Amino acid sequence: MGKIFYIMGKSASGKDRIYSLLEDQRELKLKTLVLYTTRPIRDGEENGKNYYFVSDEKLNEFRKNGNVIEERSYHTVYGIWTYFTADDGQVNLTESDYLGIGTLESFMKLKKYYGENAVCPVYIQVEDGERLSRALKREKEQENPKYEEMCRRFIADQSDFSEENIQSAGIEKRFQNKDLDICVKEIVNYIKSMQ
Ligand SMILES: Nc1ncnc2c1ncn2[C@@H]1O[C@H](COP(=O)(O)OP(=O)(O)OP(=O)(O)O)[C@@H](O)[C@H]1O
Repeated sequence: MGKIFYIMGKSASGKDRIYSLLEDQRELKLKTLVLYTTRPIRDGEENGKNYYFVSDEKLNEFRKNGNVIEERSYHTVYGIWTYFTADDGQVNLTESDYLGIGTLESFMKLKKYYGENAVCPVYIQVEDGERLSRALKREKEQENPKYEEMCRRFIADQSDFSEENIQSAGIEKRFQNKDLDICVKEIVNYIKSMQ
């Protein structure tokens, strides 16, 4: 039976970078579980790669058809942004393993939907000061930096990813993203050990 390797971590912990590097590891034969979001696309992002960028109308259509596995909405300084996982026929666990990104809450909902053993957590950790520096650097490189939103997420993450929440999600293993290459190597070894 296939597994969904599910990357989680606070903002700017390196989830997107790690996801791309794992996608490049052909020997793992991972297909991607692409999330949906109603947030605007950022510079350098590609529709259908990290997310499917959709309108609120499209989200409502998925809801109406009962195809939303999990969804979370954030009241950002730019309005409400919803991120969601849809059962749109992407996942076939009799055929493949998958790579996904999400939150602790979505991880728990996916476990409920696909089965406890089908979803394996890959929790990424970075020291807070370093993570904030990376977030600021990334934001500065954007055409329209959203500093207020960056700060809101940094603060929200402290409670969303509290030690209590990490433990109650059943996450035992953590991957430190200090050196990206070393971190990816450790995750590759973990995935291989679970396949
Ligand atoms: N080990 C590392 N050393 C230095 N910079 C890194 C490292 N890993 C990632 N970065 C950089 O840190 C920034 C944040 O990484 P990334 O966008 O992948 O994080 P994320 O967890 O997906 O963030 P978000 O949840 O906010 O979208 C990026 O600019 C990325 O290139």
